[in-house]
Amino acid sequence: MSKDYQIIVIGGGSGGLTVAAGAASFGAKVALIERKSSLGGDCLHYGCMPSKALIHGAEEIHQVATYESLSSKAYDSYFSKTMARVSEAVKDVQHHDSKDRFLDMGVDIYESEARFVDSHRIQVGNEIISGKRIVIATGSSPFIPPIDGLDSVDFLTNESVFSLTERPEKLAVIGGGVIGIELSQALSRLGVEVTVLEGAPSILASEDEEITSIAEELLNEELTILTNAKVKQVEEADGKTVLTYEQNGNEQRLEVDQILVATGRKANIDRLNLSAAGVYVTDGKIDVDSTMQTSQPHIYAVGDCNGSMPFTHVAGMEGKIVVSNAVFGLKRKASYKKVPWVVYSSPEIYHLGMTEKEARDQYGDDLLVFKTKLADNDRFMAERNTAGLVKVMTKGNGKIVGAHAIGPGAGEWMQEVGTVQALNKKFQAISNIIHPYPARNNIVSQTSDLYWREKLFDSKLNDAIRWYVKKFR
Ligand SMILES: Cc1cc2nc3c(=O)[nH]c(=O)nc-3n(C[C@H](O)[C@H](O)[C@H](O)COP(=O)(O)OP(=O)(O)OC[C@H]3O[C@@H](n4cnc5c(N)ncnc54)[C@H](O)[C@@H]3O)c2cc1C
Ligand SMILES: NC(=O)c1ccc[n+]([C@@H]2O[C@H](COP(=O)([O-])OP(=O)(O)OC[C@H]3O[C@@H](n4cnc5c(N)ncnc54)[C@H](O)[C@@H]3O)[C@@H](O)[C@H]2O)c1
Repeated sequence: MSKDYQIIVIGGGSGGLTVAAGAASFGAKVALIERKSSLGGDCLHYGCMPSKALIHGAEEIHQVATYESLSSKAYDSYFSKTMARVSEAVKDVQHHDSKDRFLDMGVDIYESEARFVDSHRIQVGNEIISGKRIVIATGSSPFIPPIDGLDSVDFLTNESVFSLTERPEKLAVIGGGVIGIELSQALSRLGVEVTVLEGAPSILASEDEEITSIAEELLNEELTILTNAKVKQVEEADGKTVLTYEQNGNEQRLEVDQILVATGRKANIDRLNLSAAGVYVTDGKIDVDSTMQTSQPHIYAVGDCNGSMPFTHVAGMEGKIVVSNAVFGLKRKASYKKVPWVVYSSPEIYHLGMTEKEARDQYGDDLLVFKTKLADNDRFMAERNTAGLVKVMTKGNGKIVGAHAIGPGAGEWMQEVGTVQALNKKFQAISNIIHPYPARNNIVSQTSDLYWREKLFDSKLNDAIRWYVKKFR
């Protein structure tokens, strides 16, 4: 006899845990299926947490190295110590996602790979359980490109790189997207000689072009970045790994100790037997509508497996929507227009909404672009961190359509723009808020002041004001 649940959640990562906790807190009978022995998913074990712990540790060593040059012996020692701290950080955060916490909430946990038997029943080990509603939250895994010889070498991915205990001297990173760039810079700061091979004309292709070009210039001081570089072949020779790549029509070779592959993600759906459940898939991702429903109205999909936006905060947002829709029968819809993200490079990159190119295509002459260089802000001048930019784009009336920045801590201080946008306020509202001097977010109000300058001082209204002041004051 099968056990019946109101909600079955497949996958115990960021999206799945949000749904399981939310549904259980409202009294639903919930089963959570996770194939790994611990909960938390990619974000906790191979993603956000270890990468941010690594970036922080590497930043500390980088600070030391700006004052005194470090020997390779010192780098070896710092590398091992930093990696040990990374695994301790993951263990600490694991308490938040412990099985006991979910058992205490009344959730039944199955440690097994889930496989659909039909649209309501799921095989978990030797058991079959059934759900009135089912939520798929199985995440994604590294996509491995078909490069000749790659499968014959022991390459790293985000699933193995955090287990390194010894410093590789030379590392090739294939892919200059968010994962490739964050990890390359952190590892290089720990004494690894890193070469990034990016197949496209630039790294971080989703970012605003002006921001990317500043990032590329700054990162090139610490790493070697090769763009338009197509890796053709990988082979082992004399204990080293040799990559053959083509760049601008020339074939070149690069000898390294190890390779890290960071060339995008693929949804974890292969083993779910989705066809038995009648759940449709397009381009390897589960089809969902804006209420997160799949082609089967009682089955939902959240997080990386639906291919919307692969971020933890998006998996969480989608999870909350599913709690409302699956538990309460509402029809809440997801909107991605106001979702910011941060690339945790040094300096950080903040991204909200459209890039300038996208905004120009959409709004043409109605688009206003306000920019402040970090070199024009007292705090960044004082810190001698002047290579960076804030760029906010609005419609003529001040409605924010895009905001981007590159600068130390930009992920924190730029969110002020995201908050104002989310509250449906206009960009110029920031200008009226007093910012403590010289907090870094002064650069945001400084940029907002430009709106008034544009409206008042570069317009016919300015002539009228000047006439009034001359005549009557
Ligand atoms: C290196 C790296 C750094 C990142 N940094 C950030 C960051 O700073 N900020 C950010 O917002 N995002 C970041 N991300 C992205 C973030 O990790 C993902 O977007 C997020 O984990 C997606 O959550 P999810 O619930 O969809 O999937 P996951 O968290 O991966 O959870 C899916 C779970 O489902 C389980 N599962 C899969 N198939 C089955 C099955 N058939 N049966 C049972 N269980 C199954 C898996 O074992 C896993 O535990 C990063 C990713 C990487 C790789
Ligand atoms: N800070 C964050 O929030 C954060 C951090 C890490 C990851 N993530 C999420 O994880 C997702 C995946 O990251 P990612 O970096 O793997 O993917 P990505 O899509 O951002 O970048 C992959 C890069 O690899 C390049 N590439 C693909 N095949 C190649 C090949 N054969 N040779 C050379 N280059 C090749 C692509 O052109 C692209 O630039 C991101 O989109 C992001 O949403 C978020």
